[in-house]
Amino acid sequence: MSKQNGFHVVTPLLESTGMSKRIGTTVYLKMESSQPSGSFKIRGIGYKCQNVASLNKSKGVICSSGGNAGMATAYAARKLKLPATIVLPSSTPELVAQKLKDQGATVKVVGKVWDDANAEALRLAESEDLTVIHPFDDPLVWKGHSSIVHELKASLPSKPGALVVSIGGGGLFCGIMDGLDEVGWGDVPVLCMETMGADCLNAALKSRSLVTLPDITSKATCLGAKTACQQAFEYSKRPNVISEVVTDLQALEAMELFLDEERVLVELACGASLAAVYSGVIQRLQEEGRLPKPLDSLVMIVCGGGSVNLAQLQHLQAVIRK
Ligand SMILES: COC[C@H](NCc1c(COP(=O)(O)O)cnc(C)c1O)C(=O)O
Repeated sequence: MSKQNGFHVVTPLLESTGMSKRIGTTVYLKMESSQPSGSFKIRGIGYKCQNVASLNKSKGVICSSGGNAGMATAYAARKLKLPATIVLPSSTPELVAQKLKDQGATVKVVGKVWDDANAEALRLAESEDLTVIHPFDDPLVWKGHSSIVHELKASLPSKPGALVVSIGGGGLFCGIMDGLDEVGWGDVPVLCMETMGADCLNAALKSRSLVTLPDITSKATCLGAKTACQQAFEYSKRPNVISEVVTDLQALEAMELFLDEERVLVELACGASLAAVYSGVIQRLQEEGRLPKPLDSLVMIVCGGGSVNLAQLQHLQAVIRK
């Protein structure tokens, strides 16, 4: 991978026969699960880390993460020969800590949810003079993520009918919206998917102001930011943006169907987006007249996630179905 292109790879854009059949139009899968760190995060986090390294003043980077931003930070820092510290909440599956250590990162587990880990990361950044890599609220992170849309523009035969994205703190969403504006697709409907109990953007839209959730009760802990970033809230007010929430069970069922039909294991956070098709959200929005029927096409951002393996899937099946 040449340096100026960052640490991410140009990911496959596959057609899903199963999903296309379900909604009566071509569904394209943008396979960010194929990225070297396991998720789309390496695009924006890698770009941010390269920027930090180019300033040549950093003693090291520190990232608070539900898991995937941390894995992207650890991967990029190793490539840049920068010391990396990742602060995880205790809700992050244990397999993540080992993956981070395998990348040479220092790992600290602090607090119950991402917000607690973030408070500790900010404190450590101050005391140890480290450069903060924010997992979702940074224009450089959004710029890196926007490369997804530029790749779609180069690959798709025409403008997509709609696009589906998962929401944690809203960084992926901001990158997608920046990219759509840049390529002249600013009117494309964008469906923002969250799980119940990690639905900070949907809650903000309902109360017409940013809100902080009382807790994160979804098992999709990689979507577990209690407050969406301001820019995501601003973008979510656009008429072409739709916000929907699914249950953990719907996200799990989507993970299972995707594994069966597309042979790829993704996180519950990604299942939230896949559920837009598998749980009939797209079809309901079409019946309500909020999405055209038929859609010209649908692009599913398969955000991926490295915090999952067979054992973690079996754990989720047990706890969500108990
Ligand atoms: C608390 O966690 C935020 C962030 N995960 C965010 C995330 C998202 C949502 O991205 P965002 O909206 O936060 O930019 C989607 N899909 C996957 C697989 C993710 O890991 C993290 O890893 O620190």
